[in-house]
Amino acid sequence: MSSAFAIEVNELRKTYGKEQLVAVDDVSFHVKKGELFGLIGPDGAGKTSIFRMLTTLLLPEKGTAKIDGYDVVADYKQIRKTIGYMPGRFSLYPDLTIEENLRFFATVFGTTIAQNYHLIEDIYVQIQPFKNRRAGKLSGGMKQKLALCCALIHKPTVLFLDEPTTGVDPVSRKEFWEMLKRLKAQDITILVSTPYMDEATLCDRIALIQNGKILSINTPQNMIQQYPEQLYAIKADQMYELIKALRKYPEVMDCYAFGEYAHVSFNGSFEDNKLKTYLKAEGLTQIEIKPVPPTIEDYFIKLLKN
Ligand SMILES: Nc1ncnc2c1ncn2[C@@H]1O[C@H](COP(=O)(O)OP(=O)(O)OP(=O)(O)O)[C@@H](O)[C@H]1O
Repeated sequence: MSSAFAIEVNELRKTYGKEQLVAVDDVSFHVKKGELFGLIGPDGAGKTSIFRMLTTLLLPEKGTAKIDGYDVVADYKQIRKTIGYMPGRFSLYPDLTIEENLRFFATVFGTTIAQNYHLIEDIYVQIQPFKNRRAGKLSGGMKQKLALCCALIHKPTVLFLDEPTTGVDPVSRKEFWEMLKRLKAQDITILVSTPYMDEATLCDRIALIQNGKILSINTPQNMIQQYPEQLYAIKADQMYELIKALRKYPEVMDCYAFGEYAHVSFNGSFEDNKLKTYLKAEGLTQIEIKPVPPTIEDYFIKLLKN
């Protein structure tokens, strides 16, 4: 079925249990063919529930979703043949070796490793030296590479990656995103979720999600540009006391801890020297104030506050 979009989600809703906890709250978004689209949000935001509905493993309560023009409810059999899904939690068979896992996934989809090897080659060569090791005995980064190979071996048109880098070391995370870029170049549409805000900038477009609701959809660059105020990073010898003091300062609009700095925005203009004098009077030393560009995380915090 031909459609301009690889993924079309319209007012999708899911509640759980007697309490009717709303996990996915009328979510809508569209992903273009060949796009690398990110669902960015903290734990419990509803990302996994959305993935499970889009991969036909969970029935939506309301709304519709289509993958490559196929409906996730009516055409689930067709969708299962053409998508790749890497769930957040371990999806491999721990007692099978690397090679056995891969062969198993290829066989289930009626293909062979050789047929689509070109798709996984970059990733597979990194774990091939351990091909006889059981999956249960692999490191986090190796498991994640094998899971990606298994999700790719039948050449899916759309790839769903639910928190693929959670619990993975920074070097493997970087490598993983480089692999995603290469897959995108092969015209595979990718929906990826992550709680790591720094990974958001690596997507073509992102949806920021919290409590089952999408707060904003845009390119990461546009989100950063839309940040309305000049942001400052402020540091002193004691972080907790610094934040307390800043929050009392009349011109401070927003103030929160951000790594080793406090990120601060002001109502109108502010005087650097006046603020330093005030902070010193509050007992703080080693004060540093500098303007900084906002990040996606700053934008997200701003949306949550509004
Ligand atoms: N089977 C279930 N029964 C009851 N509540 C559930 C179930 N699955 C998810 N939830 C709840 O729905 C909300 C959304 O969960 P979901 O797993 O979709 O979010 P998430 O963004 O993927 O977070 P995480 O990374 O923690 O899995 C959470 O409050 C969660 O506790």
